Parts: sequence; structure tokens; C-alpha cells
Amino acid sequence: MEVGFLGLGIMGKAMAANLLRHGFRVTVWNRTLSKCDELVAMGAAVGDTPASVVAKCKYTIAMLSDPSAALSVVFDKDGVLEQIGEGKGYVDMSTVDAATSCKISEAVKQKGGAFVEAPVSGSKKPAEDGQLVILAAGDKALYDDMVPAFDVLGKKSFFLGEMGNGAKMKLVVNMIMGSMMNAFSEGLCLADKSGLSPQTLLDVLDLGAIANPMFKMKGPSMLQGSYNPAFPLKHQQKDMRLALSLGDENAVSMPVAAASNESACT
Ligand SMILES: NC(=O)C1=CN([C@@H]2O[C@H](COP(=O)(O)OP(=O)(O)OC[C@H]3O[C@@H](n4cnc5c(N)ncnc54)[C@H](OP(=O)(O)O)[C@@H]3O)[C@@H](O)[C@H]2O)C=CC1
Ligand SMILES: O=CCCC(=O)O
Repeated sequence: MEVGFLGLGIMGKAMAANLLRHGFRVTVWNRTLSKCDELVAMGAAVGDTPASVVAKCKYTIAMLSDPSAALSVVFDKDGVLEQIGEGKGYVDMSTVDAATSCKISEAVKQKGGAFVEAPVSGSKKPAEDGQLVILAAGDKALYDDMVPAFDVLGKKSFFLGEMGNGAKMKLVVNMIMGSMMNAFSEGLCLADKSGLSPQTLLDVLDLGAIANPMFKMKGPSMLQGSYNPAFPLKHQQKDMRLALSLGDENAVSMPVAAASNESACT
């Protein structure tokens, strides 16, 4: 199967490499083209523009930072829209809001193409290991076509129905994650400042009802003050803001998420 892959950041680089390792023919593009070099060394081809990648590949995946980037890659000069058409599919796996997904979907469909939104849960290591959780919605036929790729990229894929449901599910998940990580950070600080061993706190948490892979993964690094980004704070902040907007749209009060969003700003 041949796929195009737009966006080789922390996640895209790992995901494209995984597809290559599993025998997919991959044509990559990145705004900073030099980031393609590592994938070329693994056998990837390079497209000079998003449009050239879409022209070459029946299916093209995108993994971009935010709504602005996702829209730019589709609508700007040399963008996806210039080459998408009948028989071609576009799959945006970025974390964006439902409105962005719907805007891209309408434009792609007007050109005769098919679109699936498929944001993912899981960070750098699950991306490297093909253990992502894929939260897809939109064109079911394209989703079915993409299952071989999704099976390489993830441990589980959900088809959530109408366009926008994937984006919304992802934002709910990341709102919960951002809020819990704030509580976790405050707890570690409180333990330390009140004379307790933060390591013992990690041990207690890992034995109790709130044990979870995120605390188990992030806790030791936090104790060591090692913050090499796997999920950049700017993206978590973006997700909190988009989730709060989703709450506003649905008249849902979320004071914990709002406070967490504020604390991330400071
Ligand atoms: N990191 C994580 O743990 C996870 C991230 N996500 C989501 O996945 C997406 C990618 O995240 P991640 O890989 O960490 O992000 P990075 O910041 O590492 O990479 C962002 C990518 O988007 C590209 N980009 C940014 N702005 C533009 C633009 N205006 N036009 C074209 N390309 C642009 C960057 O290109 P360039 O290299 O030129 O800057 C880069 O390829 C985000 O939506 C994020 O929220 C989802 C799950 C987990
Ligand atoms: O959006 C990315 C969050 C990171 C994760 O799901 O572990």
C-alpha cells in the first residue's frame, strides 16, 4: 500500500517510520524539508509540496501541529486541495477542533475526494511502537481502506461516525489528561514540600485505585526534573483551549479544566 505522509514532527516522524518498517511505500513532506532526510534514509520518497504528495498517492495522511497548520496544508498554494479528487483519500490525524475537520471535509468532498479525521491518543513511544489509539470519523469507506495502515499505527481503532466526533473525542480525552496531570504535579509538589518522599508517593499511587500508565510513565521523569518533550506543552495548551471551547458550545461548565488551563499558562 502506498501512502503520503505530511508532517514529520515528534509523532509524524515515528508514524511514517513505522509504516516504512511494515513495508508501506511512503512519500513524505514536511514544511521544514530537511526533516525528511531521516525518512529518506529509511526508504521514503519525498514530495516538494503537499499537492505533489497527494498527486502521487491514493491515500495521504497528515500529522500537523494545530488547526492553523491543518488548514494551511489543505487550503494554501501547493496544498492538498490542488490535487485531491475522485478516488483519492485524505486522513488528518492531527488534534484539531471539529469545525476545522468539517471545513476540510467539505472542501475535500467538493473536489471529489474522501476525508477521514483520525486523531490519536498515545504519545511518542506508542507512535514508535504502533500502539496508538485511533479515534476516526467521517467517510466509512475510506476508513475501511485505511484499516491496514491503522493496524500498523495503532493497537485499536474506533470509527466514531459523523465528521467531528473524532476531534471531539480526542479533545475530551486530552482535557481529562491535562487536568489530571495538573493534580499529579500539585500532589508531587505538596508531598515534597510537606516532608514526604515523592518517590514513595509514586509507589503508593501505583498500588492504589488511581494507578495509571500516565503517572507511571511521567512520574520518574518529573522527580528527576527531566522534561524532554514527548507531548509539547504548547499542544496540550491548544487542546485544553479547544476542549474549553467545546464545553462553551455545549453549555458545560468545566472549572477544573479551566483552572488547569490557567495553571499551564503561568
Ligand atoms: N506529541 C504527542 O504526544 C502527541 C501529539 N498529538 C497531536 O499530533 C499533532 C502533531 O504533534 P507533534 O508531532 O507532537 O508536533 P510537533 O510540534 O513535533 O510537529 C508539528 C508538525 O506540524 C508542522 N507544522 C506546524 N505548523 C505548520 C504550518 N503552518 N504548515 C505546515 N506544517 C506545519 C511541523 O512542521 P515543521 O517541522 O516545519 O515545524 C511539524 O511537522 C498535534 O496536533 C498534536 O496535538 C497527538 C497525540 C500525541
Ligand atoms: O495528544 C497527545 C497526548 C499524549 C498522550 O496521549 O499520551
